[in-house]
Amino acid sequence: MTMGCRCGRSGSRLSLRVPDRQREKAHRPLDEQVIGEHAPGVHRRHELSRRHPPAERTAGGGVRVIDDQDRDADPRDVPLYGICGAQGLDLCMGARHADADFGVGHLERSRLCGRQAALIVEDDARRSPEHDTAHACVVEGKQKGWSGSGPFGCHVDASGGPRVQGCGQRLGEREIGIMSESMCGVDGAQVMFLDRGRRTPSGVQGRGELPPDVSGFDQKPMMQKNWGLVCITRFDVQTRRAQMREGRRPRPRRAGAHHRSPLSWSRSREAWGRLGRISPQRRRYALMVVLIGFMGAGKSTVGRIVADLLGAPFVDSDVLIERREGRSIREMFDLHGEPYFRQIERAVVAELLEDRTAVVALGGGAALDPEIGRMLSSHTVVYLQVPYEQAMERINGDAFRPLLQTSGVRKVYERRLPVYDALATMRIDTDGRRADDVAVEILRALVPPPALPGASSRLITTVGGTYFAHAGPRLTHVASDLIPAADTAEHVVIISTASDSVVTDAVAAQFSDERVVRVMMDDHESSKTFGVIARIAEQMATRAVHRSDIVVGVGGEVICDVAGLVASLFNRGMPLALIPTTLVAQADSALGGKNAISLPQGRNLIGTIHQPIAVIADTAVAAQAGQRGYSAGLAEIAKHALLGGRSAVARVLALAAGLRGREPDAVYEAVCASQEFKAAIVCRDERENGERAFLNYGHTFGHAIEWLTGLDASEDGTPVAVGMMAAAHLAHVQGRLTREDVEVHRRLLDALGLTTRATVDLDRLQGAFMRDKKYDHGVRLILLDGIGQPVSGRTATADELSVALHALARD
Ligand SMILES: Nc1ncnc2c1ncn2[C@@H]1O[C@H](COP(=O)(O)OP(=O)(O)O)[C@@H](O)[C@H]1O
Ligand SMILES: O=C(O)C1=C[C@@H](OP(=O)(O)O)[C@@H](O)[C@H](O)C1
Ligand SMILES: [Mg+2]
Repeated sequence: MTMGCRCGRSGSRLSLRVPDRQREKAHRPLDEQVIGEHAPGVHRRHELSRRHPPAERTAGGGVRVIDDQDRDADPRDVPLYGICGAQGLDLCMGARHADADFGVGHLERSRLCGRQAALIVEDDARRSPEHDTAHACVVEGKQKGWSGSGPFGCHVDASGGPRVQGCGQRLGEREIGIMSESMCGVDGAQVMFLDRGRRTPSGVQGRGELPPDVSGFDQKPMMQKNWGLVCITRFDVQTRRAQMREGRRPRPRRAGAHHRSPLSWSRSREAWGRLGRISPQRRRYALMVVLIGFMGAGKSTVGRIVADLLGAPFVDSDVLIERREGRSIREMFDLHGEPYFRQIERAVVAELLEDRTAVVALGGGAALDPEIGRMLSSHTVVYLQVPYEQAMERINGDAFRPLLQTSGVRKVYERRLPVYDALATMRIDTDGRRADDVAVEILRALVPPPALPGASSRLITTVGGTYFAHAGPRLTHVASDLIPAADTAEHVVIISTASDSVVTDAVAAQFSDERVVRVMMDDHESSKTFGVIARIAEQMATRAVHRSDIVVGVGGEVICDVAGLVASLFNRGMPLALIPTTLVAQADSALGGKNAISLPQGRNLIGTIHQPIAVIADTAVAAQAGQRGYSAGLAEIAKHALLGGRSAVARVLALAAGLRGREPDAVYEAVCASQEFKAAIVCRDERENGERAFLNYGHTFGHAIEWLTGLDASEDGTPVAVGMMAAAHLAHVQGRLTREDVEVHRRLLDALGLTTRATVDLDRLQGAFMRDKKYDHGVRLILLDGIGQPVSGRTATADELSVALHALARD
């Protein structure tokens, strides 16, 4: 009988038996196999874009919906929506500017809209998947009203997208804003109203844990006066500060209100302390980072991103001053003159610089005050350098920066530079750089990786959290040191499997017995079920596991998947640390926050993206003889190299003999290279709206082959290796790849001992393709236009596939 797929190892053809169960599945009629529905998130986005088509809104009163049209992606996968009204405003930016493409992409696009107001809704589960929150922001351009000193993130609840859209409609053509009482149920939220005459928030603010009550506000008149925005900030500085003063660790923020930085409070304190400028008394509580520099250096913008990445509060001294005074800085200058403003500034900043954990952006002139200068000596002071011309370009015409209205601004600039320089503990050149790039550099300096002999760490800065991925031999034995806040968690839930008992025991031994909740499961695809999730969750509930406890997954891809999903669901989300024990999990799957369980109809259909607080890859464990997931790991290492480019391929080729022999050094090098490559992509595109999809290279073919053969791609590298070869042949057929580059694939995979040939039946392959998550009126493939040049969403005709499969079987 003809089998769906016949695979051969390294050229020598070897027939694989298809297990009966799998053969049965492969032979089932297509309509039984196909899953008709989109994932919920996709569906919702689809609905949003259908409800608000661009043309309709434009015709209906000067409001435009902008979406990501210039991306390659399917519009249904576009998570962002901008609504531009005809209010004469001109700048919008992502609420999550930590997400670089988002912020800057929309910044550009909003400029295209001309002088219009903008509202961006991010249909988003980035920060708190369990709430499926949306973020929105409105930032006005520099010529009018609010300066572009950074977006004001709003938290909206699960129905945030549509609701915000609704508000937009209600506001009509002349007003902008978001008004929704439902936004106010956020823990420690502040609600601020912005009016168009001011650049800063004014109005009510929430107090501590109490949801602010906005019902007393007559929203309508404000709207008529063009009051614009309800903004909920994520931090309650007062509350946290008070707690710290009392020597208490601030209560962890509620999941869903905003993300909790996996770097954790205590760990960043240590790291910040290492910078050496914080006096011993202050070091106990104060973790203050102060940004200084000239106007337009990006203090407000970058400071907010740094705070976000650290999970620390952010305070902009100008905002605080304006809030206290109830008027804009411009008004203070106009009515009372600069000396009056400086006096207020000194008092407010001096108070601000007292003990607290915060990232603080000072106004450009504040650091010049001698008293403030003295206070700065006990903090980490980051000087953002900017060339004069660039600063002027960034803030050109901002009516709310009064100094710009005066002459001799360049002289002021020149006079101030030496003062900034003298106060700085860290100097960052912002010339020509993106704000998020600057922020990440600051973060890297603030939170240096731990010193781990023979090991290394990569800082991952995703929207869902900032954390280290560590790799190195024997890291298992120092796991508790590498898991932030492990010392303070009441329970450590270790989810593991029998075959990794040695590693699990080594991890568990680092915590006292009464804190450890051990959960065992099979590290096998068949364990990725709701039943297993329920069983683990019940065990955790029985032991009264709380949100501030930690889930630790110790095992291969399946364990990491299940532990990740449990951690993202239990208590609506709790900290997760992953200790991957297999090569495939270390080099690939444990990084990036994806988790999933499967349904009988298809693999990984139920899952979330929940970033861990640490990934600890003990490469000696993955390299052990007999340890599972090894060839699957080699396939992913090869994939990263082919996506990365020729030098990455050369590096893996150089390691290939060592990798085949499971030499610890080679495994370590390869895991580091893979983590490095994947981390960079995940940081730029956490939710797979763009380039993260490239990481599926070879997987669409691979999953189909897996389905047809019954092989398990989390154990065996064959499906993905053959999948990449198939993709390479297809790319050659389509004129994307040269024959030589197809040979690069084969040489690399051969060198790693992976399979490069297979006989695959076209009809069955196409049937299996329909199960792919990216399927959309036809299979959507990641192909290469050259080594290191991936493209996504490519289709293939039956003829092209047929020729490619022929080559896959023969060449
Ligand atoms: N690195 C950067 N590159 C380009 N524009 C930036 C950068 N940093 C900030 N900006 C923009 O420059 C303007 C001024 O930034 P802001 O953060 O208010 O500076 P500051 O607080 O130092 O005066 C804003 O419109 C902001 O979006
Ligand atoms: O340089 C200055 O003297 C000022 C800078 C402004 O802050 P930014 O530096 O954030 O623009 C603000 O404090 C005020 O307009 C005065
Ligand atoms: Mg500022």
